[in-house]
Amino acid sequence: MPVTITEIEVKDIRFPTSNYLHGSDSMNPDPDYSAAYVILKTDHPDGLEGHGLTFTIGRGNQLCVEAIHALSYLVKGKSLESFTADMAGFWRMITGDSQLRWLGPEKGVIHLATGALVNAVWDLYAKVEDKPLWKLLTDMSPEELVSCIDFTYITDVLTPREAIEMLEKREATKADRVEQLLQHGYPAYTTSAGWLGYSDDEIRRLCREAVDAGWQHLKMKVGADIEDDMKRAQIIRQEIGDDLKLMMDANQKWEVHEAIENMKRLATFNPWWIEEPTSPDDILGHAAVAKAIAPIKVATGEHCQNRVVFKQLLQAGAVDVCQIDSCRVGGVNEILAILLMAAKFDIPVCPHAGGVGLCEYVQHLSMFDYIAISADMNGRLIEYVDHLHEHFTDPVRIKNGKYMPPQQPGYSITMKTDSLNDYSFPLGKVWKNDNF
Ligand SMILES: C[C@H](O)[C@@H](O)[C@@H](O)[C@H](O)C(=O)O
Ligand SMILES: [Mg+2]
Repeated sequence: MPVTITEIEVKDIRFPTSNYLHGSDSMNPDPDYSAAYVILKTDHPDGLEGHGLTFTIGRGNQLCVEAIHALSYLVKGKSLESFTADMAGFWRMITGDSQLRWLGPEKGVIHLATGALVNAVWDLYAKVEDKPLWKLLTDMSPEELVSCIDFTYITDVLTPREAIEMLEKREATKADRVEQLLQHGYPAYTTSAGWLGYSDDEIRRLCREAVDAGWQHLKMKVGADIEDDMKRAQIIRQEIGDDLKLMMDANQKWEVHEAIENMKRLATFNPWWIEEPTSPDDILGHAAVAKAIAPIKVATGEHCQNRVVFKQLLQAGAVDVCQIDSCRVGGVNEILAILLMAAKFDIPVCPHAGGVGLCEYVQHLSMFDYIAISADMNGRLIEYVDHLHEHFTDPVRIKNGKYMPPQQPGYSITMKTDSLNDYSFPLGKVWKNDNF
């Protein structure tokens, strides 16, 4: 029986994380972790729903909600099977509406909204197949996977044939890697100790807790004031010692020359990577930074607009660590293209997850990457932030600093009904009496 998407609900969900400065960085001093949240209601006999969200940080959430409303006519009343029979066609249909495409193409608010909707369709697909998303992808043949990808504008670096060959190479050993993951999980790093708004004492306490909890890799925020960055890096190194890996994230704050000069100073603290040293659109700027500060790596991607920009970052040698974001690009289909391109350039993928729901999402992507594409966990980590997991029905499970594979069907992004009600903006109980 085909499953028809009968109704689409869109919700503006916001968490007042800025009250505690969780998530704060040099560019975003007061983020309220937010989700433009979509529910695809269906006529499935078990009442299955597809859930998806796109992550934003407060006031902009309203625009994403409106953009999801605008796109929803492309999905409403259609059957899931009509999409899954031709996933690349589905993607082109969603991103190709000529009037909405004008807002992008494939970037900004309209693409963030696309991510929520496309991910909700994948969540529904996985729930109907009764598999977690990583397993749904793992069980697809190379041809099936490649048929999900829109290769428009990337065939100069990756053709469908090449993609099939890459996937075929991994087929025979996939089951071993599934076993490995089920037993040991996927390595992670924590950002939770390093938010910019935290006091020195709080940083010390959180670093100690992170070390005690067994974390081997920590990320700190930099970029507001270099003297302050030097001081905090020193505090962190004092607490975590010399052996643990320390990553730094400038959240786009610097000019290219500043990034180079500042990283020459911060090099004293042996950073493993510098993330978003400058504008996310400045491909050649990133390449210049990467060249000047090697062997410190350059990481970027959380604000990278689409597969075309990822392609150029890779072509230009501008990125040593590829940070896919499950919402910034338009959902699973485009992520598959980026994972394959990164593998072709032998660049490790360490997804961005500093936000609400991103950890829940990206664990599926990294696990699939390991099983079917990269077959390698060296130098690859999933970001972890210790906030808001309690709002999800199937939250991430971390054991010994590693993500354990999700077991429930879907994309792990379904939020609890109470949370959806309480954090609805502006009338949910958490916001109702606020003078925002
Ligand atoms: C506003 C957010 O917390 C960002 O600071 C966060 O996504 C960050 O860039 C990260 O890498 O996790
Ligand atoms: Mg970042």
